Amino acid sequence: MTNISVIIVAGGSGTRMGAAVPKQFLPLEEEKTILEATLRRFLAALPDSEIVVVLPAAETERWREICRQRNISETHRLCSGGATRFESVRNGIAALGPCDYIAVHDGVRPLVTERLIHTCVATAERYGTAVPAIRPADSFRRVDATTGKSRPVDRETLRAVQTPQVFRADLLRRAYKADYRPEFTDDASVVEANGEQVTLCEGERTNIKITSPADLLIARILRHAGDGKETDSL
Ligand SMILES: Nc1ccn([C@@H]2O[C@H](COP(=O)(O)OP(=O)(O)OP(=O)(O)O)[C@@H](O)[C@H]2O)c(=O)n1
Ligand SMILES: C[C@](O)(CO)[C@H](O)COP(=O)(O)O
Repeated sequence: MTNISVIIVAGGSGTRMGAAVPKQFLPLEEEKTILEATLRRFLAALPDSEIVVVLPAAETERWREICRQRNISETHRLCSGGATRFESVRNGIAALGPCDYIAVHDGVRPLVTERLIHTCVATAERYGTAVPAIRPADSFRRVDATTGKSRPVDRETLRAVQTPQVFRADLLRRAYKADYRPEFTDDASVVEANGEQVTLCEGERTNIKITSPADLLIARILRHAGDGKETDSL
C-alpha cells in the first residue's frame, strides 16, 4: 500500500484577513477552528498517514492548547514555518519520516473533501504528480503595468489551482532544494521549475482558500449547508 505523508501548511500570519489572530485559528463552526477542520479531513481520508502541521514559531503554544482542549494532540506532529509558504513547506518536508508520496495542503482550505484527497492521491500514484484545478468562472484581463491598458485573456486556457498537491516524495524533496523565487506560489511551480511535468486533476469549487473575511463567511455557510461536500450546484 502507498505510504503517503501529509504536510498541512499553517505558518502564515493572515495579513489579508486582518484578524487579531492568524486566520487558521479563527472558528469555522462553534469551537472548531479552521485548522482543526482541515486536519480532521485528512485524518478521515488518510487515517494511517503521518501528518505534519507547520505553524508560525510564535503560535505553537496557542495551537498546543487548542489541541489539548479538542483532544487532537496525538494525531499529528508540529514544525515551525518560515517567512514564505515555500520556506514553510521546505521545513515540513524536513520534518517528515520516510514515505513514497507527499501531499501538501493549505491549512486554510478546510472544505477539502475526502473524495478530492483520494482523487489527488490516485492521480499522483499514476502520474507522479497531482494538482487539483478548476475552470475559472470570471472573465480575465491582462493589465500592462506601464500603460495601465488591459486586454482580455482567453479563459479557456486558464485554471485556478488548489491544494492538496500530491507528489512522489523524491520529486518534491529534490525540487525543494532550489533557492526561493517569488513565482513559487505553490508546490507545482517548484516541482515544474525542477524540470518535472505536473498533472492536473479536477478540483472542487467549494475547496476555497480562506483569505479574506468574505471567504470566511462563505466557508461557514458552505460548511453549514453541505458539510464541505462538493456542492457545485450551490
Ligand atoms: N510563511 C507562510 C505563509 C503562508 N503559509 C500558509 O500557506 C497557506 C496559504 O497562504 P495564505 O492564504 O497567503 O496565508 P497567509 O500568508 O497567512 O495570508 P496573508 O498572505 O494574507 O498574510 C496558508 O495555510 C498559510 O498559513 C505558511 O505556511 N507559511
Ligand atoms: C497554494 C495555493 O493555495 C494554490 O492556489 C496558492 O498559490 C497560495 O497562494 P497565497 O498567496 O500563498 O495565498
